[in-house]
Amino acid sequence: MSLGEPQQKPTYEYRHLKAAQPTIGLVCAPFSGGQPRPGVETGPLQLIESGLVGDIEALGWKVDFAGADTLESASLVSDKPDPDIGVLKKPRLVSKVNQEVSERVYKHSSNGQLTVTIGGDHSLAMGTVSGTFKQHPDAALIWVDAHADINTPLTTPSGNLHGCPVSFLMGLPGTSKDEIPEYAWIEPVLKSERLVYIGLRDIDAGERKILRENNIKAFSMHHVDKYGIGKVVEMALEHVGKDRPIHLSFDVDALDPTVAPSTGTAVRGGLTFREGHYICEALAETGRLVSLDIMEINPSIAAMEGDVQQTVDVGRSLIRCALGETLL
Ligand SMILES: NC(=[NH2+])NCCC[C@H](N)C(=O)O
Ligand SMILES: [Mn+2]
Ligand SMILES: [Mn+2]
Repeated sequence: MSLGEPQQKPTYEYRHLKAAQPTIGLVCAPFSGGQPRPGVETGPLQLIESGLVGDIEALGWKVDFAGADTLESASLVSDKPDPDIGVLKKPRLVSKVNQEVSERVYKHSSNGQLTVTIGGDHSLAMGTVSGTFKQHPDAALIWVDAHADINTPLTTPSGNLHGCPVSFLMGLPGTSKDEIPEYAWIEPVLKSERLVYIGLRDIDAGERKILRENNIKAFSMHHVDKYGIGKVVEMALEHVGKDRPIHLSFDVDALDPTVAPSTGTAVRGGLTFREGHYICEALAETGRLVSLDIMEINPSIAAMEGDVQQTVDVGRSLIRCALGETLL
C-alpha cells in the first residue's frame, strides 16, 4: 500500500468470512508440558478473564467457545508415567494433548470458522497447524517468534518439545512414524516453501542447519531492522504465494521483553509493540487468515508489577488486530 492510499477492506474469499455470521472458533489450551516453567497453562484463562470474548464480539464476530476448560487429555495422561524418549521430555503427554487440540481446531475449521487458539506453550502448534491444514491443505504458515522451534528429536539441546513443533509438521528426520510411533498421528502437512519466519534471533546450531538445508525463508530481527516491518511482511506474503489461506502462529516472545515480559524464554532485541501489531493487521487485511495461535504468555513470570497485565493486554490486542480491529 502506498502512502495515502485509502485502506481497502479485504476481499473475503474464505467461507468463514463470507458466512452470514462470521464466527471465531476459540480454543483454550491451558498446557505447559512442552517446556519446564510452570504457569504458562494459566495464560488462556487470564486472556478470557480480562475480556477477550467481548473484544472479539465487539468486532462483529460470533464466538463459538466451549469454555476455558482444561484439556481432557492432559488430565488423562499427566498422572501416568511418561519417561523421556531419547532426550524428549513428557513426550506422550505432549502428543496426546496436541492430538486433542488438532481435533478441536479441525472441527472449528471444517465448520467454516476462523480458529483462534490461546496457549499454553508453543508445542501446541503441532495440534493447531495439523487441525488447520487438514481443512486447508494448501495453507501457508507464518511463524512469528524469537525462536525457530524446528529442532528435531535428534537435534534438540533441551528436550523441550515447545522447541520442536515445526520439525514434526514438516516430517523432518527423527519425526517419522517408525522413529517415534507416539507421534504417528501427525501428518507431515507442511512443505518448506509454505513456511516463513519473522522475528528470529535465538536459533540453535542444529536449527540453523535445518533452515539452510531446507531453504526455509526466515526474516530475523536483522531483516526487520534492515527492511522495516512493512516490507518484511510484504516479502513474506509474496514468498508463500498471494492467495493461500494463512495460519499465523504467534509466540509472544517474538516481541521485545519490554513489550511482553511475562514469557518463559524471553530474548532481548525483539519486535516493538507496533511491529508485532502491524504483522497481525497486515494479515487481517489479506482476508485470508484462517487460523491464529497466541502462545507462551506465562502469568507466573513477572519481574515487575504490571508485567503480567501488560503481557496479557498485548496478547488481547494482537488478537483484535488479527481479527480486523483496524479494518472495521
Ligand atoms: N516456543 C519457544 N519459546 N521455544 C523456545 C525454544 C528454545 C530452544 N531452541 C529449545 O529448543 O529448547
Ligand atoms: Mn519463542
Ligand atoms: Mn515458539
